[in-house]
Amino acid sequence: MNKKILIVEDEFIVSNDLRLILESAGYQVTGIADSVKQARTLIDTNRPDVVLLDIYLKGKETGIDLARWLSSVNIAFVYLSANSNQQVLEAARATQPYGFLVKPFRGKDVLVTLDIARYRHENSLEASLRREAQLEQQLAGIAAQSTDKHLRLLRVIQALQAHIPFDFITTGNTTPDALPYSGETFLRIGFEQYQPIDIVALGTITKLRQPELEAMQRSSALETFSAILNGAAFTQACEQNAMKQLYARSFHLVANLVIPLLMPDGRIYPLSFYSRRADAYQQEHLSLSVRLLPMLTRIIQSIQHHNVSTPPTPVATTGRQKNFANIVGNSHLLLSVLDLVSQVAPVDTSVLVLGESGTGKERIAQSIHELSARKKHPLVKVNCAALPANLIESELFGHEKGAFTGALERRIGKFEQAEGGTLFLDEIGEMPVELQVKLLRVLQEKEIERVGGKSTVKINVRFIAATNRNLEKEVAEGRFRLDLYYRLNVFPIVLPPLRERREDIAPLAQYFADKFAAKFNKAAAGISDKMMHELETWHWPGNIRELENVIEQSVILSDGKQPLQLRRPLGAAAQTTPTANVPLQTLEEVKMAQRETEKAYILSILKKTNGRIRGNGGAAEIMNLKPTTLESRIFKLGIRKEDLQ
Ligand SMILES: Nc1ncnc2c1ncn2[C@@H]1O[C@H](COP(=O)(O)OP(=O)(O)OP(=O)(O)O)[C@@H](O)[C@H]1O
Repeated sequence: MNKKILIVEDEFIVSNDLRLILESAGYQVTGIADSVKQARTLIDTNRPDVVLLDIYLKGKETGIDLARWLSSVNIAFVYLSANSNQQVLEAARATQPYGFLVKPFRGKDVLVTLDIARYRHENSLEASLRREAQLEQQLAGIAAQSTDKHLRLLRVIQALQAHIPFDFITTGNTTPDALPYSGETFLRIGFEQYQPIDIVALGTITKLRQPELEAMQRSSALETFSAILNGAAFTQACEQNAMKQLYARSFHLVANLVIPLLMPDGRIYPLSFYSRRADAYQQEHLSLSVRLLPMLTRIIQSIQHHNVSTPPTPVATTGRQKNFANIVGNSHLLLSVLDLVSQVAPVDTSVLVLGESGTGKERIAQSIHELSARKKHPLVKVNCAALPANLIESELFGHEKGAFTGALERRIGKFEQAEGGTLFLDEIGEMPVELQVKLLRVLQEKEIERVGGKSTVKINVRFIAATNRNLEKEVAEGRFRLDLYYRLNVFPIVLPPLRERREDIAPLAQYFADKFAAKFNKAAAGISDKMMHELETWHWPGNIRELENVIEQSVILSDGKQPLQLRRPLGAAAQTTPTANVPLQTLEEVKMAQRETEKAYILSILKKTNGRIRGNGGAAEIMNLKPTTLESRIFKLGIRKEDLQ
């Protein structure tokens, strides 16, 4: 094996113990340092593959300081710590370590953690190299095209999006005497949808006249230096550049990455990426663009020399995303998630989808599968929370005939059912600890043993896991294995809650309204302004699932002629309907479900008003119905006084 390890630890007993463990397992220990300074000197003379790193060291600098530097030079590191509280885990997590060992540790823990660290490092390196090679290929393809120059520029921008995230981009000028910022500018409005923002559109959005905008352009310097501008640096840059400030204010931008291209005729052609995320741009983005500079310069030059050009046309968006047929929404937070999905889908690594309940984790897992080369093979789902602990093992691994009482036949488990495809492990945080060890082995060795079986079976499966739990907290409290966490966490995707992406509420509500109108055979009459306002201001603790249920109830209770009204105060009770989980087969079943839902809804309001229908605060007023209409419904549904008890 001969992998090189550096130990950075100020307690001699611990470091010596580690050295013995590592050397007897065939690792080469390149040195032991007790301070950051000494560690850097040792790394300069003999670059290790992995650094084992204590957090508290001799000298002023801590292990966390060294970790930041190690990340920038792409060396994998694993923390050694005596403290496993959540605060330490969080501070350490920010530096994106490749593993974490909690003292006191056993020799076996050290070796497994190192193994995982190497795997994760190689995977991330390999994956990013593969992604970069793909991007270069894509750019070369665009350079060879002979289509319209605006279209080609747009394609270059689209190709860059997955690697350098942005919500808004300004590109340089195409004529020698043009003003700074008078090149082509685009606002991202969907997954692969961009709205060109020319001076006329900018005038409409900012309510400024053309001469005013031109004066601002003239006073704003050309961007000649590459820069990462996040947080305070961005604010400062905006104060010195009127156009930057105008863009920031008009499009809610908070970070900027500037890449000036030096064209062969000596002119500067800046690419300026803007984001609504505060810490969007990092050194890795700048490094990538530096590597791409020659290629980008060549493409831009070829685009400029190509004369065929038609002005870009605005694109309309419905909130439905190209490539993501089932995903609705165009908030910048959702778009960033989709960027990650499109990056990771073709690469065969495990993915961990995190997010509150109902945020769409399963949808994301489906998209990853559908955009991968495994799409023709099955996507098998296992809900780890829904299975009793004693069944989950045979459900996953399958069993041989006679493996236990009742095992009358051999049974193929989910791992084998997913052969060639993807296994989606939902609610992974609920998996019993004993089974977590077995899952880890499957992830590492890609083979399983059926319950009661004597031999192993090779499997070819991609894993996607999801949870709404804070796995780091679960690890700290001993309910989730640290080694499994690191193995799964190779590529985390975090889904933001609906309350943080309010722009998605309207398109989602509209989508569900149309979907349920079709399901219940009603005309789609839209959503009333009042209801939409309430939907947009609610905090959605149950996220998209809660929104879906609210709309389903409203559609069931609507007459299909008037726009939808909110028929129940938001959050009044669990927003579930009898139809939520059961597929309805016949018209009769639909009618019955409607009746039951309506009855439950009216009862819940009547209980609140103590049975009062009329007058201020009465049930009719709350439900926005005429009292006589409500009375006749109560009669038809057979609601009695006793039902209110
Ligand atoms: N972007 C979206 N566009 C349209 N529908 C969506 C979107 N996201 C989620 N949904 C729908 O919302 C509901 C909840 O989504 P999903 O089951 O994927 O959430 P989840 O995060 O996996 O929930 P849980 O943690 O409870 O398992 C589903 O009916 C899903 O189809």
